[in-house]
Amino acid sequence: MSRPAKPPAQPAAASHLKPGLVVASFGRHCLVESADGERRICHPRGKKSQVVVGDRVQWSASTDEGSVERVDERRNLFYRQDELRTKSFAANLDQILMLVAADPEFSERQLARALIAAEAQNIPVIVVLNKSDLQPAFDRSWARLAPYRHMGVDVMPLRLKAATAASSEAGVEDLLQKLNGKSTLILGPSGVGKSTLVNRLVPHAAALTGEISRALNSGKHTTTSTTWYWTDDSKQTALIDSPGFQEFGLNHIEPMQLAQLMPDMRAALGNCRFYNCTHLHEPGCSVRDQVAKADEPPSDTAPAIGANRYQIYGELFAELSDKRRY
Ligand SMILES: Nc1nc2c(ncn2[C@@H]2O[C@H](COP(=O)(O)OP(=O)(O)OP(=O)(O)O)[C@@H](O)[C@H]2O)c(=O)[nH]1
Ligand SMILES: [Zn+2]
Repeated sequence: MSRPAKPPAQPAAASHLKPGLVVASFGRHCLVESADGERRICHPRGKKSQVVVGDRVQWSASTDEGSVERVDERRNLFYRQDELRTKSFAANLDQILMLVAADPEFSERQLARALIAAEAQNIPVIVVLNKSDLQPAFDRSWARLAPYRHMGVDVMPLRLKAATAASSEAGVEDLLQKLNGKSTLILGPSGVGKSTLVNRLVPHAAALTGEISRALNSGKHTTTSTTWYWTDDSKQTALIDSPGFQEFGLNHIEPMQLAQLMPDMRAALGNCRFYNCTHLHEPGCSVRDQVAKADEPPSDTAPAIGANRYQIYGELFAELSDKRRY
């Protein structure tokens, strides 16, 4: 997979097009896997056709490299958007695995943002809380996730490493069942065990990453690219590992759309006095009636909308409204 100078692009006849899957991308080039498993570096043709991992593409060969001629229609595209740019994670996902841990303590704001972006694309999310060996941090984090269990999010405990020699991994089998036959994007802040998980489920992941780095010839930078891994030889189950991120921008979401994208808020919609209720200050608001008092701790039997969740809604609403003023 060496990279000789790129030959001038030749438009290819449709008969030369071959289907492929984008399994890694970096900058303007990507790695495309064909049905027979062969992988080759491809360059997108034209400026507009930005490809992302998970894209099904039609490509044509040119010497030992190729060019992506067409991107098939996407089932979904998971992305975030801040003031400056839109950053795509991956396309055509069956689900997202949001990995958090007992330690470092997770940010509920980041979690809520990722869930909203996923909801906007209709992609189910599994929240996995790792490091169940760390007590009392684990129980505390598990309790903080109560509002999410309550609103129907799948929340699973996990232990990838044992703190003591006496305990062993736990929850891996249950997780494997959820992943089986699906394409799952793994998201998570730094330090939660993302690489431990990928290496546990894809034993040859490290070698593959090295191979991809060499192929894309971008040295150290390729560690920040997104990679598609098959966990099985029959290529039915895939994990997509993505680089960490600082902020999850939701600038692509309209503020008036927010409540619809938060299942606990959504369940309370429909009975507000004003049809264009923002649920922030209006009288006769059916959402505000359902908001827990700030001093109530989250629990599995708490009122429909937790105080933290409502606060996150209010902050996001203000943030997204602000963006639209200029
Ligand atoms: N106690 C405990 N530690 C764990 C568990 N799983 C992973 N770790 C440890 O957590 C630390 C972070 O794990 P990584 O897999 O490197 O985390 P990461 O999410 O890839 O983090 P970055 O490399 O910063 O992106 C490592 O020291 C792991 O050994 C667990 O279940 N329990
Ligand atoms: Zn309302």
